[in-house]
Amino acid sequence: MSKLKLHPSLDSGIEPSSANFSGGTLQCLCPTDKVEIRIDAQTLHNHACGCSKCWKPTGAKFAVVAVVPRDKVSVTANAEKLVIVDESATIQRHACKECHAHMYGRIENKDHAFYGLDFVHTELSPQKGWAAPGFAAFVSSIIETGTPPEDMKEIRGKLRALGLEPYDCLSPDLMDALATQVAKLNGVLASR
Ligand SMILES: N[C@@H](CCC(=O)N[C@@H](CS)C(=O)NCC(=O)O)C(=O)O
Ligand SMILES: [Zn+2]
Ligand SMILES: [Zn+2]
Repeated sequence: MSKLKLHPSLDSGIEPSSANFSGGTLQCLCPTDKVEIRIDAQTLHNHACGCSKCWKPTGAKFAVVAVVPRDKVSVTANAEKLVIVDESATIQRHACKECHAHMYGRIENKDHAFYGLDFVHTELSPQKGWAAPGFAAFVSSIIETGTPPEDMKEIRGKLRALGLEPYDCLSPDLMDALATQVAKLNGVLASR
């Protein structure tokens, strides 16, 4: 049996989504005075992300990150502990400055295809029933943070065995959405 760990919520079997699930809370990892976020909706497009910018729990090779409309996200406790990890990034990741967990990521550029959607890690929630991950993105990027390239075949095999098709950027649907937005901004595709 391989000892390769992907992420705690993948390694022990993926929890299924619950029908009619309508949201819950996220809590940071601090033992006290936790930052708390309320999400008033089910999440969408949950996926594993291997990029170096998304927050991964200790020892994990991948992040697991979903989106939810930004108007469904509110900070309900200890907001003063939140800091933006990288102000210059497209996704402004708001993290707890003490435990470093990313609580929500927000796109402020109104021209971006994903404007209006916040990025969240539902493993930080005590509730069960959030959208299950459906694919793996930025898989080759885990090499950038130290995964030996020779492990990639096994890692892609593990992801496929979990039903998570591995992509080296986003899934085709999401890449099409990004490109469609660029085509509209360039004027080569009519805005609908
Ligand atoms: N290979 C790069 C990829 C980074 C990347 O492009 N991440 C994607 C997926 S989260 C993205 O949309 N980033 C925008 C951002 O981080 O603001 C890395 O690992 O750092
Ligand atoms: Zn914290
Ligand atoms: Zn990422």
